[in-house]
Amino acid sequence: MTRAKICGITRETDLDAVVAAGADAVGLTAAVTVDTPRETSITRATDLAAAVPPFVTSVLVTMPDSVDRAVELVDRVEPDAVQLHGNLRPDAIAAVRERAPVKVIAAVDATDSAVDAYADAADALLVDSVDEQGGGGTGETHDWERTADLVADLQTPVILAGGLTPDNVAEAVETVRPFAVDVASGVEAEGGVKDHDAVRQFVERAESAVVSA
Ligand SMILES: O=C(O)c1ccccc1N[C@@H]1O[C@H](COP(=O)(O)O)[C@@H](O)[C@H]1O
Repeated sequence: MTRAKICGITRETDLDAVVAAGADAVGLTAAVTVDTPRETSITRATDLAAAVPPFVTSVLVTMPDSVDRAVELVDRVEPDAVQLHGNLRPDAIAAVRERAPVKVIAAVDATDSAVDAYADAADALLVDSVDEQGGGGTGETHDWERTADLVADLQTPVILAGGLTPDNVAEAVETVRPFAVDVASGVEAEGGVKDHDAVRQFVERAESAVVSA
């Protein structure tokens, strides 16, 4: 079964809906260097992370400019995992993994040539369609066949992100066969506010998509 993460939660009511829908992970976006309606304050991300129930993974999605800052953010928010976007190189990702008491997800653009190094450095690789500043949440899909090759080649779990919606997630899972899928803008009623029906459909279709042997 393919796991589902719903990213960019800013409100308790959306957190409750995401948990009720059966999502495996919840993304809280804080301290990012791009302008996004899904960003929350560090305090709010901390409160939301504390409200995530057992057996659901809270993920801090952030864009630190150094290893120290990444570790500081993890210490403050206390998530179960941290998803790092931006300019940290693979050796910095490895250093965060060593120092922070959480699983580390490296977010990379689908066309990044250093993808193998990131996969070695992190606990999981999130393959996204990132913007020029390294941010996600673009609502753009990428070449799924290329990401399918990565999934086949790498030992590290691959999370597929970028432009996923309830309408395309089953096809995405069938094509790429990722460990998990991740969505932010594709299940929103408006920027930063989740559409609860879309969340339910996304999780159900991701988890029930058929992955042939
Ligand atoms: O959601 C954002 O705005 C964001 C900002 C900065 C870094 C990461 C961000 N989101 C991540 O990007 C993926 C894909 O987003 P989308 O589904 O294409 O809108 C999302 O799942 C988040 O992990």
